[in-house]
Amino acid sequence: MYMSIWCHNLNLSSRSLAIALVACVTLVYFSYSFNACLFASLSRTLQQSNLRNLLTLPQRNDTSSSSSSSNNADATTTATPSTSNATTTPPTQPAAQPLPSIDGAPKYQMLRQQGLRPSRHLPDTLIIGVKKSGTRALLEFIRLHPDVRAAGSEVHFFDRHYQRGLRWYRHHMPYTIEGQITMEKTPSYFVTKEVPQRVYHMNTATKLLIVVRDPVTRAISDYTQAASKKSDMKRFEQLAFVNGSYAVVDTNWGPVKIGVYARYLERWLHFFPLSQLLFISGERLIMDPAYEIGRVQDFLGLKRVVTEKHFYFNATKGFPCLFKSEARSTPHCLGKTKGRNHPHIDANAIERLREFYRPFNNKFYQLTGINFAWP
Ligand SMILES: Nc1ncnc2c1ncn2[C@@H]1O[C@H](COP(=O)(O)OS(=O)(=O)O)[C@@H](OP(=O)(O)O)[C@H]1O
Repeated sequence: MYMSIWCHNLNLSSRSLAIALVACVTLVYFSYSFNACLFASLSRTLQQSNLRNLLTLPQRNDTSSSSSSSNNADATTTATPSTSNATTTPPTQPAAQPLPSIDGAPKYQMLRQQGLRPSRHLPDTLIIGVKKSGTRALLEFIRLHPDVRAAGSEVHFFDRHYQRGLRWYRHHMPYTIEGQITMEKTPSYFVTKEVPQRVYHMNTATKLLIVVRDPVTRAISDYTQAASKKSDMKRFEQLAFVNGSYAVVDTNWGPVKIGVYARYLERWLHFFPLSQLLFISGERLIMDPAYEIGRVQDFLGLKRVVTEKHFYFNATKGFPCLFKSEARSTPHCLGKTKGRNHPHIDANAIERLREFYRPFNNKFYQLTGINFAWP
């Protein structure tokens, strides 16, 4: 009898013990999960703020805001453009800090850890031209902005590689995180007939940046580049005119033809409203880069992060250069192929070309609503 009561009590107490044990384990489990969540969330917040600083390369004190981004998904990782050394030291400059690698694996590892999943997107913005007007300078300057990521080299998708498809194009774009603009520049897009329609089909909202320069100096620049690759090149004057006199301009010669901007612009305006195009003066980009970059940032809906503090004028090169960029943390200018010495061209030939371009320039001013005041 006593034995049975004892056994019964024992049963009861071991059941209570078991219940207590289960309750304890549950409590410990929930408390652990809660703390783990709290810790993860705190560490994510901390990492995100670190990341923002990491991406604000040129000026760590500046905060950046984002703007439009594309509704597509395509892109590549391309090499950053070559840059040459500055030939003179800038007057005053902020201390050069070593910069983190933008495309380096650790950064993307860090992004993924935060669940930010950087991905490649089709460009929201294209620099479509005009060749030899300062397109490289524009790209290098605007990509100082932490919310702009650009393909380093010209992708030539819409003119040469269109058959490869948008997937191919997307894989040539850089990785971006939410809020960053993807940009690409290929100057031949402006003059290639099929390109406006192709860009329109990719994204009707694509923003288009066009750098333009006095078509006569542009033609000489184009010629200078071609001559640098061909030692037996004829003189500019022989190529720009038909039959050796200055009477008839050779409008079939590429360097001359490209300068008839109005003709090409009309094709773009069949597909895009003027409000989606921004014209940048190549001359002013040299004289006052901060001003032009300010306009570009406004147009793209970006905070004005890139300012005069980023530039210095290199007297030896005769061009604005950068204190630091995405590619380099020390002062530097664009490469040797940018800002070449032009050959001497007969003044009469220049005058004749100016006369030739005048009506086309006027038409261009009329279409854009901007008087570039080319001579
Ligand atoms: N900051 C700075 N540094 C060097 N060069 C500068 C700069 N800003 C504008 N430019 C002018 O850019 C001209 C080259 O134009 P592009 O970059 O459009 O050339 S290309 O079409 O990509 O080959 C280049 O033409 P050239 O002077 O004939 O070499 C320059 O006049």
